[in-house]
Amino acid sequence: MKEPLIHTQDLRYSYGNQEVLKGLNLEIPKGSIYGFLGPNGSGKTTTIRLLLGLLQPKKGSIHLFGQDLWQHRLPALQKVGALIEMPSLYRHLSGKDNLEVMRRQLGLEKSRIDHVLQVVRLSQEANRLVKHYSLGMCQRLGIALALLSDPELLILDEPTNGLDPSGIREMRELLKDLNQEHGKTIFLSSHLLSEIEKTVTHLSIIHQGKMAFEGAVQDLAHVASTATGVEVEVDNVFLAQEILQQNGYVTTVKEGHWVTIPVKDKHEVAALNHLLVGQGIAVSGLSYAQQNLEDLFLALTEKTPISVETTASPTLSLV
Ligand SMILES: Nc1ncnc2c1ncn2[C@@H]1O[C@H](COP(=O)(O)OP(=O)(O)OP(=O)(O)O)[C@@H](O)[C@H]1O
Repeated sequence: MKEPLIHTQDLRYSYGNQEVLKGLNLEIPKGSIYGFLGPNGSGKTTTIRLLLGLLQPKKGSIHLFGQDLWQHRLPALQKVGALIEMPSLYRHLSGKDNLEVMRRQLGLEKSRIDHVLQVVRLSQEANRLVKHYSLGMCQRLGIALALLSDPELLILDEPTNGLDPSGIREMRELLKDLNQEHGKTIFLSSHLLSEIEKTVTHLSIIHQGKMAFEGAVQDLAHVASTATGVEVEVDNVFLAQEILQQNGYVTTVKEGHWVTIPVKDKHEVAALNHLLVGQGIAVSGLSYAQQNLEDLFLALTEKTPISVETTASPTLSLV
């Protein structure tokens, strides 16, 4: 794997006696849209503040672009654009003037303003006062401000928070565009899987300061399916159940000729198929039972016991 753009090892942070992060290991691949998910209060904003050098870790390390953040803070952070929750905007100024203030502070070329307005699709609204902007437009202006210096990496804290469904859709399209057309690696946090599952390529789930899952989106989908087991269509349900139960499997008859069996991994699927066929049962259908990703997310973050084991990658630990 290429050097990740963000790499943390055993990252820990406490506010007083309250330990909020308990050893986070994050790897954000270059070119990804990486979703950092967790319920309210799980430590997402604290992690983002640490990644931006706004807080200093009590223990562990943070590498940005392959370099230790605290030893190379300035050069590392020059390649990062960030938006933490609500952007700080001058509401009595237009969107364009807000960008102009920042452009002068950073000493950038004037042409950057029209460019970023176009990227976030605010060119038409550039001269309107920000106090007349919708929440979605304010968020997009916040991203435009983060993009002014043309950073390689964008770190966004809950960019869809409070947006209505059309605002969420616009944000989703903007993030994909920034990633695919403009080459930005994006790290974004959210407490709602449903808001970002269609956008991200990778994700991790943080729960009580620890990582509950890290991997590609399809890995979570795979975990979601193996979490509930396989459904097998057989010619003789009663005999199939008897054979499976005698061999230690827990079975449920779903409907018609389908039996559901919890499984650990794909090897177990092959083994139970072999077992049934070997005992003369005709297996005419076999598929993973679908669990919705949102249910799995809740199971991972609400301590609902589901027993899943995966192979080496992705990382999944159920608490
Ligand atoms: N400045 C602070 N002083 C003391 N405790 C804090 C401070 N900031 C956050 N916390 C506590 O640390 C924990 C994690 O907070 P954090 O804001 O990082 O979580 P979060 O996942 O971003 O939550 P949310 O989705 O609600 O923004 C919470 O229990 C919170 O109350």
